[in-house]
Amino acid sequence: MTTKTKEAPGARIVVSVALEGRAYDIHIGRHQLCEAAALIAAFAPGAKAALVTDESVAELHAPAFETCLHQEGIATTRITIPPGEASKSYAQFVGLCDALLEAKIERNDLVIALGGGVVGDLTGFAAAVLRRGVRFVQVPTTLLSQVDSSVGGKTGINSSHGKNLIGAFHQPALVIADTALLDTLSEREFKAGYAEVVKYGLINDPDFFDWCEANWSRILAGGPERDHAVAVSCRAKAAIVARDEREEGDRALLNLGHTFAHALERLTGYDSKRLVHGEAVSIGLALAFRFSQRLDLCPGQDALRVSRHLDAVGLPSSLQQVPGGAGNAEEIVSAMAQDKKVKRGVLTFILARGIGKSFIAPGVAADEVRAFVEAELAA
Ligand SMILES: NC(=O)c1ccc[n+]([C@@H]2O[C@H](COP(=O)([O-])OP(=O)(O)OC[C@H]3O[C@@H](n4cnc5c(N)ncnc54)[C@H](O)[C@@H]3O)[C@@H](O)[C@H]2O)c1
Ligand SMILES: O=C(O)C(=O)C[C@@H](O)[C@H](O)[C@H](O)COP(=O)(O)O
Ligand SMILES: [Zn+2]
Repeated sequence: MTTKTKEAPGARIVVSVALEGRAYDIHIGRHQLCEAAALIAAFAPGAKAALVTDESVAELHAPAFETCLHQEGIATTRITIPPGEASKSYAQFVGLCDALLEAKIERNDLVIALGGGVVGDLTGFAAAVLRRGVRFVQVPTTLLSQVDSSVGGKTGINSSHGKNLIGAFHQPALVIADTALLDTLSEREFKAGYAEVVKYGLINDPDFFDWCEANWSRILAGGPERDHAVAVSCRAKAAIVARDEREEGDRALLNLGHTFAHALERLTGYDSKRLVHGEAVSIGLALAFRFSQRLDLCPGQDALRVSRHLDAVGLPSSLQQVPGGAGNAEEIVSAMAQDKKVKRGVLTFILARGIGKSFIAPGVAADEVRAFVEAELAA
């Protein structure tokens, strides 16, 4: 059981993603940027690198990392994008590809994403298509990106039609999760990332959910529990990705809460000031459990326990908490029509028979969802 795995305090934890021919390691620990640079130099001798980051992370963390890379003989070109979800756009994608070409990044060179999930998803997508594929390294700097987006190779951008609709699977060659970088993260962004941590417990690890309930404040405070939470999350994601890289089956479980979340992100215009991905996921998790309860699949006490935990952490758990409003039921259900799990026009949801008992439910009628959303909006 994942929660029983013990790590030596302060030691670096290595989690492997076992993909044949493209296996890679996730290194988790504090203050390891210079070790990371040495690892990069070892697997890409003689390569130069483009370091893609956003304006906020550039100011806080890029210079120290660049110094480490230069000490290892890796020449770098820094490329900076504006922070926030709006940067997962066609315009930023084109600008990034041009900047990578301007930097003459060749097939044997490296693209390094230093930032949160926005930087990682955009950079990974550019790396997937540049010269038909260059190697990229993820150096995630938010809790969300350390526990989720830097692992598994989903890359892409948003469209006015929906979230992450343009993208590619492109696995990183290495992931460096330096948990000391999280010390500068805002409380709002930290809590948003925590929603994806809790998700792993809700999918298939009830012991981990129990542990999260007991330890969430220590995770936020930055004790050894933080590294443990990152490690458990990465192990859980790595295991699912290794058995279903392209989401032909089980990987869809990682989408728990996301059918609602992505609709809300689209309806709030991908405006990070209103709603960030992790907050949308938090609402989506609570809704997925209440929807499961309404369908007589999940005990009410489990659905209540999920919402209560999110509330205790200070995360949103209802449509009423979407700043500026979530839209009406029709708008919310219409926004779901472009979900990537839709088959022959019919919705697939990730539902739950209880905490840690999530499952893939194809063939969910839009009318059922609409009636549920109407009830939620009226509550
Ligand atoms: N590819 C995947 O598998 C996957 C998984 C989950 C989420 N995602 C995507 O990830 C994105 C969300 O990622 P996110 O939550 O990391 O958001 P983000 O990348 O927008 O980062 C959040 C904010 O924190 C700032 N920031 C980043 N690191 C910091 C640090 N160390 N100190 C201070 N500030 C810092 C950023 O500048 C930004 O303003 C969404 O687009 C979502 O769709 C992808
Ligand atoms: O890695 C996955 O698979 C996930 O579903 C993880 C999610 O947390 C993440 O938000 C992902 O980007 C959603 O994928 P999508 O295919 O629904 O866009
Ligand atoms: Zn997500």
